Amino acid sequence: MTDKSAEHGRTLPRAMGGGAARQGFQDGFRSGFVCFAGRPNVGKSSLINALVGEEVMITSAHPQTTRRAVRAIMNAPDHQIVIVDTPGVHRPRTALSERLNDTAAQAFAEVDVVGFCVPADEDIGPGDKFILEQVRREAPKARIVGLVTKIDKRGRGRTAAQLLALSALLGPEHDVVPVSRQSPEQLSALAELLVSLMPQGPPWYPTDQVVDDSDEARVAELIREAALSRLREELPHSVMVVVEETQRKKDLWVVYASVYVERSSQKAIVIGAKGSVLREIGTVARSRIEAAFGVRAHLDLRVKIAKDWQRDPKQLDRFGF
Ligand SMILES: Nc1nc2c(ncn2[C@@H]2O[C@H](COP(=O)(O)OP(=O)(O)OP(=O)(O)O)[C@@H](O)[C@H]2O)c(=O)[nH]1
Repeated sequence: MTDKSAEHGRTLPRAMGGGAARQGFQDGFRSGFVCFAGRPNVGKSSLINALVGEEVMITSAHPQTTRRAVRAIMNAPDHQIVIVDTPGVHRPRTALSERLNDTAAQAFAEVDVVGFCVPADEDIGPGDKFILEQVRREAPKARIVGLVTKIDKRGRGRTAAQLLALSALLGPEHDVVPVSRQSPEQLSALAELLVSLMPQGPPWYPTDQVVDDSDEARVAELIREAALSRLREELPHSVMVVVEETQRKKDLWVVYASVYVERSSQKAIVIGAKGSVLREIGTVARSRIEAAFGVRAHLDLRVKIAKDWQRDPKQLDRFGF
């Protein structure tokens, strides 16, 4: 999927032919990599979607749903910022959590800036400090910027107190900014700050690309997002979606996908009485796929069992982790 660049010591996107296309850009162009770090559910994926202006990442009210290091790309005439969404730091309880931690560590190693996120509506605690130490260890060269997220959930006084607390945690040399995905002004202030911290250099990706992921992987994530919005408690973590095949029929895109769960009791829940839950998941997923790709879509969803897949290295290999 990627080429190694000895020149930059960085994993180059395949789309750029290993960097050969990084030529012919004007002086002063800035480009680089950003990662957002923080506890589960602080709003990292939502922030990326808001910055890029497209639903490139799935989001969910369930914590720890991000499983892939997807790169979202912000393009402008004078800059390109590649934002790497990471699975976050998991307690390594299963083979899956260990692999997700490896994915996050690889992503941190190559970024120029880390946006360290804490939500406005929760006190800073040991969990945040643990993640900050990890960021400092795994991204020693990156500049750390503090972000207080979801500030629409709290009043000004509380936001100001959280900004001060975050600044005290990071140290006075670090910028600290408030953001809400609902505030275009704050999002553009954050984007401006990120651009100012990017190194000068040509873009890493074609400047019309917004995400570095295959269509099949994005579709699988949109189906998983639809399933997460309908399922509760532990079940979301057991769900894995694989797109088996897609066919174009004139203006219709037919998608055959498997929804994997770990046990037969879970299969019954995902299907629901007379297939009602699976039908709902399919309806939501179809509308999201149609909105994301601008096509008409037909979904053929099958629920299958991959027994205890989160703990099984062979199945994790098969699912591409
Ligand atoms: N009110 C408010 N809610 C937000 C905001 N950003 C995110 N949320 C909500 O917070 C929840 C978590 O958002 P995500 O973007 O999935 O968080 P994440 O940090 O990527 O979560 P992980 O999957 O654990 O990595 C979702 O229910 C979002 O709708 C915001 O700016 N304001």
